[in-house]
Amino acid sequence: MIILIFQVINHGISQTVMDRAVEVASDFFKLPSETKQEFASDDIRRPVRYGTSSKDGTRPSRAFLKHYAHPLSEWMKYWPEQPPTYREDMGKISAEVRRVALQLMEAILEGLGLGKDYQHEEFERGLQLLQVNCYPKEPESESAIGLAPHSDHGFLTILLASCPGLEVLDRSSDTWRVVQQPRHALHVHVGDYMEVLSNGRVKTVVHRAVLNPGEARISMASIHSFAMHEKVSVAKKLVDEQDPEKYKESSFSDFLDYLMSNADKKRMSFLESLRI
Ligand SMILES: O=C(O)CCC(=O)C(=O)O
Ligand SMILES: [Fe+2]
Repeated sequence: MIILIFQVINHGISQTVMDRAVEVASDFFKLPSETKQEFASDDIRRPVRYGTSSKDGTRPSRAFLKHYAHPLSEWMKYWPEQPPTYREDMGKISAEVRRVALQLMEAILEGLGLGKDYQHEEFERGLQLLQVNCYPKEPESESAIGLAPHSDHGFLTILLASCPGLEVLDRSSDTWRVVQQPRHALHVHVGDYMEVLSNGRVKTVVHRAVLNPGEARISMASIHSFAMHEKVSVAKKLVDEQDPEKYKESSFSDFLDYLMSNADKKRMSFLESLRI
């Protein structure tokens, strides 16, 4: 079993681009509620979506803004126009992070023995979903979860955060490990589609976010997968008699359908629903 959680430092993204993205995200969440509510929707197929979640039903534990980021020319027109530099600053970081994601993907595919150009076209025209999160400072004497345990649906998630708060599940000891987030580092982990493509050799990473006692926290998760209707399936080279195909094929659109049909049940994760 391969665990893929790591951090990249020599990624070539300037500190200014990273800082501006975090800053503009933080400024977005400081906007008046009415401005943010314009983006509020329960329709998960909307190109931009704002929302908040709360653990105790009163105090929000997380606010989020989700939108697509690739191709930029197609999606940027839906992005917030406030703060005034939102589109420019988020556009820059999105394009840079995507470049890093494609490079990492090639290395991972090579490591799996599939060759770096495996499904190259599909990755090139793949989706990039940006999930921008804002967590309040942890209330005194109360340790609190900002985002419940989950795995991401895509192949690869690249995460940038203003301070620590991310924890990943260590499957061998069933304990949560705190992820250090040095200033210039990008945190990388794999999602459900990497487990599918690798026929289970690589495991999806279960993670959560806890509130930081010292300060409010901004995180930006960039999730990379294939285009909306492109099916992700097990790589045939990784299937043989000992290792039969373990997952059904599915697309991002199937994932959205699953979320909608399963909105209040949440008994089974999407990945579990794909197991053969
Ligand atoms: O805020 C974090 O550290 C994690 C965010 C995350 O897991 C997500 O947006 O999917
Ligand atoms: Fe996540």
